[in-house]
Amino acid sequence: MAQRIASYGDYFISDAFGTCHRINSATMVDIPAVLGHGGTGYLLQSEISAYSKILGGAAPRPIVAIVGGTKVSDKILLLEHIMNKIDCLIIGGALAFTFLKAAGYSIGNSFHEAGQSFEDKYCEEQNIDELAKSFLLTARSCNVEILLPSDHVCHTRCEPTDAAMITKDANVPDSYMALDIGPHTVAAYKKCISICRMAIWNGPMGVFEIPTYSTGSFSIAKALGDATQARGLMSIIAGGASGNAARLCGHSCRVSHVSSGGGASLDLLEGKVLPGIEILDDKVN
Ligand SMILES: Nc1ncnc2c1ncn2[C@@H]1O[C@H](COP(=O)(O)OP(=O)(O)OP(=O)(O)O)[C@@H](O)[C@H]1O
Ligand SMILES: O=C(O)[C@H](O)COP(=O)(O)O
Repeated sequence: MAQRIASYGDYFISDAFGTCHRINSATMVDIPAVLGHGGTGYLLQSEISAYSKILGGAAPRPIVAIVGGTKVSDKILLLEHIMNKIDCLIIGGALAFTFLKAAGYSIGNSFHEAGQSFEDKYCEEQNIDELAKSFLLTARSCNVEILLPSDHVCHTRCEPTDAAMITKDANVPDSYMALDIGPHTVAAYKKCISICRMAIWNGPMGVFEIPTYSTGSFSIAKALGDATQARGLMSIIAGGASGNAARLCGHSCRVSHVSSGGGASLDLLEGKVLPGIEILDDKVN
């Protein structure tokens, strides 16, 4: 396919930082390989120069990674690799339900990938439940503190309501779906952020596009903005949806960097060279 697409042009300019970590990408890696060259676009240049500043020196500890959103199988593999680079891991959004299920909680009709199998980037068959369980054990052995939601904002359908239900613990009742983190969870997550010196956030805490379920994500964005302004927290908001959530509530301009790529940023934090950048010949430093 790369051969065919490459035949339509003479130059390749890459501007998709968000997919630069994808190793099997025909667009990001194979087209410049076929053409024998590749250049960086403006967005990619600004991401590379922001990250060279942020990750150029020793990262200040403690570091918290805050992850949410929906891409469970994607994120779980990336997170395993940064275990020895972080001190705390805050999990929210739909991602939390695969882990809560693995830990024995009831999750009602919440979005999750539990019970599913998928192929990882090396084309090996992985079972998400096993992966979630072993992930929690790995975190414990690396002394990474894991924070999972202790309450949720729920409804029977993913739609606006004035009557959302807040659970009293981490269990989600049958026929309900959890659509945002609850108030106790927000307080615990803010407390964790308040003791860290670096924070990277990828993936919203709830369905922030619907105002009823936006409080969790907006509170995280505010906590990151406040800590950055007040005491110089090194803060990164990474990923299209998380960036949009921070922009919607007005805190995106108060953090150190808003990046267009969530997975790509986690890979950079791990210290990896991203395949979609490595293949280019005019990378900026
Ligand atoms: N509890 C939940 N149930 C269902 N969907 C959720 C839940 N929490 C978050 N989401 C959804 O997750 C989506 C974003 O997930 P994703 O993993 O794509 O985030 P991202 O990495 O920041 O975004 P992008 O892929 O755009 O870079 C949002 O549209 C949000 O509505
Ligand atoms: O590769 C992808 O799935 C997206 O374009 C980037 O998504 P992420 O920000 O969730 O990694």
